[in-house]
Parts: sequence; C-alpha cells; structure tokens
Amino acid sequence: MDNKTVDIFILSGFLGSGKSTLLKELIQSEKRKGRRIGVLMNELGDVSIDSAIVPNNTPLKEMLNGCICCSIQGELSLQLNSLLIEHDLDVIYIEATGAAHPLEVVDACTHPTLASRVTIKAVITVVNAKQWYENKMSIKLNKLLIEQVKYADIILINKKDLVEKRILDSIKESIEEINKKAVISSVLFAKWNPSFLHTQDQQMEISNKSVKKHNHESHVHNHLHLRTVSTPVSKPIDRIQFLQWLERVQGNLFRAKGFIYLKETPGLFLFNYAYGDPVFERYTFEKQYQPVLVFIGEGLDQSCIEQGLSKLQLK
Ligand SMILES: Nc1nc2c(ncn2[C@@H]2O[C@H](COP(=O)(O)OP(=O)(O)OP(=O)(O)O)[C@@H](O)[C@H]2O)c(=O)[nH]1
Repeated sequence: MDNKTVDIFILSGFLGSGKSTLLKELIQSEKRKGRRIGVLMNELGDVSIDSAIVPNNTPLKEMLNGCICCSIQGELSLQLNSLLIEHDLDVIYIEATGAAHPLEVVDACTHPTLASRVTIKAVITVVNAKQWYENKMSIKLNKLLIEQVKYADIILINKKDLVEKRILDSIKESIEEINKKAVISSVLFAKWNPSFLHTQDQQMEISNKSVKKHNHESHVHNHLHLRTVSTPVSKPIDRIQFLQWLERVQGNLFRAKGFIYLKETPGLFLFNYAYGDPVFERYTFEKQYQPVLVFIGEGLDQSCIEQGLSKLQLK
C-alpha cells in the first residue's frame, strides 16, 4: 500500500495582502525542484481573477462566489479530493480568500476522507505591512487580521517598501507578541526563500499540531458581511477618471481587481486595488480573459457601481 501523503500549504492573509504574489513565487520554486503542484483557489467573487498567475499545465481547482470558512467548507474537501484522485501530486497550495479564518481552512482539510492522504505542512499568513501598522480597520477586521497571524506557522510581513525600516521592526515586534512560535520574515513582493519549507519540516509540524489543537477550541467567527460585485467592462476607460471614481465608490471598498482596457494605452491590463493602492499591469499571462472588474467591500451598491462604470465607458 502506498503511504505517501501530499503536502498541503494554506496561504492566508487579508484581501490584497499578497497571497497570489506569494503563490506565483512558490509555484516557480516548486517547479524548479521538479515537484508536482496542485492549486486550490477560493475567491469571494463569481469571477476568477487570481487564477491568471497559475500556469496552464498546473492542476487547478477553483471555488468561486463564497468563502471557504463561511459557506463552502464542504466543497473544499470535495475539490481537494478531486485534485488527489485526478492527479499524482507532491504538494497542494490552497489560497484562501482574504476573509477566511485559517482554522476553518485547516478544518476542511482534515476531513476524515482526506486525513490519511494529506499532511498539512503549514499555514502561511501574508500581512500587508502598511495596513497592519496603520491599524485603521474596523474592530471586526482587526480581529480577523489578528486571528490570521495567531494561527500561522510562517508570517510574511509583505509590502515592506510601503513603510520605513523602524516601522517594520515595530510591526515584527507586535506580531511576535501575538504569535511567538511562527517564523516571521519581512518581504518585498512576497519574495522569500521557500526552500525553508522543505528543510524545517520538523519544526513546522510541531507548530502545526498546535494549530490542530486550537482547532478544537471554540472561537468566535468573524462574519464580515462582505459583499462582492462583479461587472463586465467591455469598453476602454480613462485611467484617471476611473481612479477618481473609485475614490467615491459608496461603502467600504477593501479590494478591487480585474482586467480592463485603458483609453490611453492599447492592450488588456490587470488591475489591482488593495488598501488604497491602485496598480495597473499589462496583462502578459497565457490564459485568456474577458474585461471584468470585481469589487469587494462592506456596504457596496451593485447598481451604483454598474451605473458608474457604464458612464465611464461612454466618456
Ligand atoms: N508595493 C507593493 N505591492 C505589492 C507587494 N506585493 C504585492 N503587491 C501588489 O499588491 C496587489 C495585491 O496582491 P495580490 O497578491 O493579488 O494579493 P492577494 O492577497 O492575493 O489578494 P486577494 O486574493 O484579493 O485577497 C497586487 O497589485 C500586487 O502586485 C509589495 O511587496 N509591495
């Protein structure tokens, strides 16, 4: 009988902290080692955006329109099961939504039908340095950020370019106070030495057990009431007008992403907006996408967003 288990790494962290950026790095690193990787992605919206970074030849399962920890925990077990049946893999990376509680994801991976076939190696939490330092989130969101840090085995303080060195040190200290066991690194564009993942197995399995232990304790689940709005944007938009409009979007906009055409420059652009920082990147990946935008936040109004975007496309 084959006793080989498939390694599982769970990527956690708030919306826009850099989970997909990290996943891209990890996929490249695993490929260089010749390991067979599978990816399971969960997005809050009904449109897949993050999967653009997963190469076509990498087995991928996507769970759209819901958060693993709220509504589709059972589906995660099913999708994980299909990945294991359909492919001969060494490792699976699970990218949770930014609203997910890591323990709920761990819980779904420890379903009795999966237990003998997978080993949960580590929860890796990505933190947006500026967002952590500024501490401007609502109480509920802050609590979620803390839980994501508390139950991590590895914590990457990402976007270190957005804060000064001394602030980075204070962020590290405050994170250490919450989680003394985790390995903590400050990183830029989630660039990190993932060989660590394969040399420190023992250490991580120890802290991993503590994750499982906590799993049986009761914890308050943050229901964030996040709303997602996705809408096609077939015509090119003026970049400046779009950004000005984005500032005025009604509600609490945490995250926006998608593919759009811009008036001033030909070609499709990948748009990312996380914690107030908008980024347009020319889309160069192999997968084909239709122009569409996804907005994630609290109190978003779908018709207002659609009307606003329609007007921008007419200008
Ligand atoms: N300035 C800066 N931007 C970064 C860094 N790392 C990632 N980003 C950008 O932040 C944006 C969001 O990154 P993602 O990797 O998509 O974040 P995510 O956590 O996967 O987002 P969700 O899946 O929506 O939760 C993208 O535009 C990235 O290019 C960094 O170190 N510095």
